[in-house]
Amino acid sequence: MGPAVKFTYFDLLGKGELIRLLLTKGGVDFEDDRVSFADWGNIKPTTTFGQLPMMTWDGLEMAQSHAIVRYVAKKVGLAGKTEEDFLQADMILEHTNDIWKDMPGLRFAAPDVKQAKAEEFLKNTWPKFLDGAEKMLKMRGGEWYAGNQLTFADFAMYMVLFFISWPEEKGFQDVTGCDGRFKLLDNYPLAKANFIKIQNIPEIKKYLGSRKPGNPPGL
Ligand SMILES: N[C@@H](CCC(=O)N[C@@H](CS)C(=O)NCC(=O)O)C(=O)O
Repeated sequence: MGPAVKFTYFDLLGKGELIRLLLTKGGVDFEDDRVSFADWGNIKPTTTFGQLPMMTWDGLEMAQSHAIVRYVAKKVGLAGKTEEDFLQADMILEHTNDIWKDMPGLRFAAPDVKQAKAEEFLKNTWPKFLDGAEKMLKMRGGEWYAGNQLTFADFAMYMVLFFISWPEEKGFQDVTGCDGRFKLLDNYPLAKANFIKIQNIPEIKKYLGSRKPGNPPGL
């Protein structure tokens, strides 16, 4: 019997989907508990820090998405083999954290400032982020972000690239002249190949094909 795991988040991808992906790849049979915004007011005071996601793993209650990411990764063998592998993966997780701070602001920018924001993002934020990621891949053998193997770092990068290339991101794509998901990655062949590889992991492919889209979808 596997562990009893309940993962609680809103009906969104957001800060929860990386954890759902790790649980899925790890073969953990978890309860995917989705809290509605209508119920949130009652649930909030019962949570550790007044926020979601939260998870219980065999009765152990935990909060803070990155702490949960690291815990799950260690539990399911996606944290590398050594402390150094883990460090490399953790560097990437924190690298993604930096860009998460900018992405929602771009995606939900008011129409009159969206184009300027997107241009600024594309000129500065995006290359800085992707240059760093591509460099890490190159340094680590070209295939994986950490420890020469699949780790939580690859999934963390996958979520950023998924979010930024979500097809509804029209303002963003108009500015780039992009009509497809991968144009943003054309100067980053290793990052692009890694993204495709994650998508094609059999358990992940199956999950992506049938997962709840989130409400609103893609968020
Ligand atoms: N540092 C926390 C931030 C969690 C967070 O911002 N949660 C948001 C949803 S993504 C939330 O619970 N918002 C509702 C609220 O604050 O009342 C983490 O990474 O878990």
